[in-house]
Amino acid sequence: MSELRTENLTISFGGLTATNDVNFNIKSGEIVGIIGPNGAGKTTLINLIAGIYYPTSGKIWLDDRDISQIPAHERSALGIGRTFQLIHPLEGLTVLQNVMTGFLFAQKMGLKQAREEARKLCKTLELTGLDRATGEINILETKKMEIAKALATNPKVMFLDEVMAGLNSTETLEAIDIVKQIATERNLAVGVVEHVMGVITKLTHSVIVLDTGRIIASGPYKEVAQNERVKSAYLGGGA
Ligand SMILES: Nc1ncnc2c1ncn2[C@@H]1O[C@H](COP(=O)(O)OP(=O)(O)OP(=O)(O)O)[C@@H](O)[C@H]1O
Repeated sequence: MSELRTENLTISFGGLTATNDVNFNIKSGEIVGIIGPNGAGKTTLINLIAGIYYPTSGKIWLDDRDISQIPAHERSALGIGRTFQLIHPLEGLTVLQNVMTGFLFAQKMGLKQAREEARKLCKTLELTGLDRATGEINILETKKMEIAKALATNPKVMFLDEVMAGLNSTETLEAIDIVKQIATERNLAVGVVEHVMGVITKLTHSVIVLDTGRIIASGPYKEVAQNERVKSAYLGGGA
């Protein structure tokens, strides 16, 4: 059982406070949506937790350990995994080799074991044709590869940053099933940034709503969607 918790988490870029006093948590087996209009601070929150940025103030706890000041690669080794909003496959490598990177670098496996584990993981995601270059695979396969790369780091907590973007409705349903299955099987804590509210409804147990860096509402999506402050944040944000 693991828990990721932020405590008054804040970051300012010059005069702009992109994450402002954010308190939230995700526990093993939970899928929490992180929603809000464009520029609300969703990706910044993930970047803070993953260690791409260090907070201006506040803390990030993984269980009873304060991870706020440790570098990204150490957070990854402790169990913080994530996908990226802008997909960046390692070009020149095959699909299999891309997935192997997590096993090699985060889990420090040897080549042979990393290859075997990567094959097994891709099989569970129904990702085939692993010797193809990343430029030859379709968008659903690309998304599966990105999820596999994150899983290959053996996370306790995994953040998915708009992984459904660009998928058609059938592919989206498949991706939702995959994420739910993984979260259950691995007892993962999952944070999901997503603009499509149909995905949020089907996938998450609860959400936090960010607006200009602050949490303005939290709870099950159906309740939060009725909140007047949330409605006006979306209208004001143009989303
Ligand atoms: N490295 C940075 N330097 C300066 N400003 C930044 C930096 N990273 C993010 N910001 C600003 O912080 C705010 C929040 O950005 P962020 O990307 O977290 O929003 P978001 O909710 O993920 O938006 P979107 O839904 O459009 O992806 C924006 O105003 C953005 O310009």
